[in-house]
Amino acid sequence: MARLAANLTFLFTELPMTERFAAARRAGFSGVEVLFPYDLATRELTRAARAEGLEFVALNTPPPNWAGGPRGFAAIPGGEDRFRRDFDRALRFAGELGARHIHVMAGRARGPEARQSFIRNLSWAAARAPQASLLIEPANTADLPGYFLDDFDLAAEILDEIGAPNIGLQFDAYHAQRITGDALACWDRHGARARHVQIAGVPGRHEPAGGDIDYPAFFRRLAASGYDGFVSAEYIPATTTEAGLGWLTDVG
Ligand SMILES: O=C(O)[C@@H](O)C(=O)CO
Ligand SMILES: [Mg+2]
Repeated sequence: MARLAANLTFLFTELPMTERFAAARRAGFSGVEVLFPYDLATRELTRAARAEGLEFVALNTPPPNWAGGPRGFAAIPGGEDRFRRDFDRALRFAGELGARHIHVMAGRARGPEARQSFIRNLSWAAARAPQASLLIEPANTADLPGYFLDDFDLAAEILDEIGAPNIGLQFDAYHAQRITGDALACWDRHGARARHVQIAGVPGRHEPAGGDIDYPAFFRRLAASGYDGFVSAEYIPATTTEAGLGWLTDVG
């Protein structure tokens, strides 16, 4: 059974951030992630995670105003200085939080120059932080318009071209389904590169149950392929977080 993490940017938002940790623990999660913790006090977050025995699994490199805006700079030609400053900030936060992964966000860009910038920036980051685990995540452009990394085959090509041992795939089954139409087949093709998995229902990005993705089958597929990382619940609760937690029983 995969270890489950709660994305606290999406779940338990009925509560203040530091109280979401205890709620996640009560619900049965053993890890947490926060997309952009840059306007929060790492000491309080670390204390809350430790108090509940939760692993801090992942955070993202910052968007322009630390807590929101277009997603990332890694693929923006000419954005190298900003990318490097932001990456160092993410590295510092990840260190303070004890985060297992840093998701390096590509940003909105297109074309061969963007591809080269992404590869150059990721290569720099991989060498800058050889002990860190870095992730890239293909995302569907209906949710993230213009996002550079919108294709799993492109992500695989880029990972191969960089060839760094400390960069892998953040496999978000919701995006996989929206991009390819078949999240399970996409896992069969690309799951070997995954270091972190996220889940949500399609359509709607609500609870991972009863939609276009057969999640019990997806979890069986993860187990059969030997995936031993976290699976993070990154969905928008249809009503309240607590009311929607029944899916935990279906995949357990
Ligand atoms: O899938 C998503 O939206 C997130 O995992 C993310 O990192 C984009 O901010
Ligand atoms: Mg995701």
